[in-house]
Amino acid sequence: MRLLIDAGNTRLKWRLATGDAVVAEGLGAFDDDLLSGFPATSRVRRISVSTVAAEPRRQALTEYLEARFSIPVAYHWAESGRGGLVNAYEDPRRMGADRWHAMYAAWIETRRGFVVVDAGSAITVDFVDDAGRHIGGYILPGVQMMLRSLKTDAARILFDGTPASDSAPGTTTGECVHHGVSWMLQSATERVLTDAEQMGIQRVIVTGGDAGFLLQLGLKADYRPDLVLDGLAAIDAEDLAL
Ligand SMILES: Nc1ncnc2c1ncn2[C@@H]1O[C@H](COP(=O)(O)OP(=O)(O)OP(=O)(O)O)[C@@H](O)[C@H]1O
Ligand SMILES: CC(C)(CO)[C@@H](O)C(=O)NCCC(=O)O
Ligand SMILES: [K+]
Repeated sequence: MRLLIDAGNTRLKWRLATGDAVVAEGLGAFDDDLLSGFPATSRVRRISVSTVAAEPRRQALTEYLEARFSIPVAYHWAESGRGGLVNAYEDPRRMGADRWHAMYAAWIETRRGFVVVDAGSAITVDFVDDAGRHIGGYILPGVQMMLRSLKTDAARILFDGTPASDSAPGTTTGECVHHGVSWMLQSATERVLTDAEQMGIQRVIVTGGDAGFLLQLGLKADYRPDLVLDGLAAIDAEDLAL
C-alpha cells in the first residue's frame, strides 16, 4: 500500500491507497497524533509527501515516518512541467508543492484550462489555459491569517466570534472584522470569475480548509477537497512506473 501525505502549514492530510483505490483517509493538526485514525495493521510499502511546511517540521515528519514504517520517505516538489502542464515560474522550486500538485490533478482530469483556488492557511489562485500553460497566480492571506493579523497588529481591534458569510457593513468591531473578511473574499471571488472568463477559462475548482466558506460567499466552483493528494498520487504513480 502507498501512504500519501499533504502536509500544509496548519494541518496534515493522509491517504492510504492500493493502486488507484483509496483504502483510508484522515486529517489532523500537527500537534495531534500525526496519523490519527490510521489503520494499524496496514502494510505500507511506499510513502510520498507533498509539503509546504517549514524545514524543521518537514524533518520531524520524516523522522516520525521512518521510525514508524522503516522505509524511506519520498518528497515531491513543484516541477517546471509534466504531461503537458507547464509551470510559469522561472524557478519552479520556489513554488509551493501543494499548488503544483493541485494543478496537476486538475490538468489530467480534462486537459482543459482551469483556475484552482486553494483556501488554506494562505489562499492561492492559479490560472492554467487550455494549452496547459500556467499563466500565473496569486498568494493571499488565509482567513485565520487575516483575523490573526488584525488581532495582533492593531491594539484596539478587539473581537471574538467566527467567520460569517454576511458582508453587510458592520456596526460593531466584530461585525466590521468578520463581514470585512467576507467582503474581501467575495470581491476576490468575483474577480476570479471575471479573470477566468477573460482568459477563456471555464472551469473553477476550489479546495482547502476554507473552500466551503468561499462557496458560501458565492464562488461558483467544483469542490475537490483532496485535490493536492490526487495530484501527488498521480505523480507518484507515474514516477514509480518509470
Ligand atoms: N477544523 C479545522 N481546523 C483548522 N482549520 C480549519 C478547520 N476547518 C476549517 N479550517 C480553515 O482551514 C484553514 C486551513 O486550511 P487547510 O487545512 O487547507 O490548510 P493547510 O493545508 O494546513 O495549510 P496550507 O494552506 O499551508 O496548505 C484555516 O485557516 C481555517 O480557516
Ligand atoms: C502559498 C502557500 C503557503 C499555500 O499553501 C504554499 O504554496 C507555499 O508555501 N508557497 C511558496 C511560495 C510560492 O508558491 O511561490
Ligand atoms: K493546502
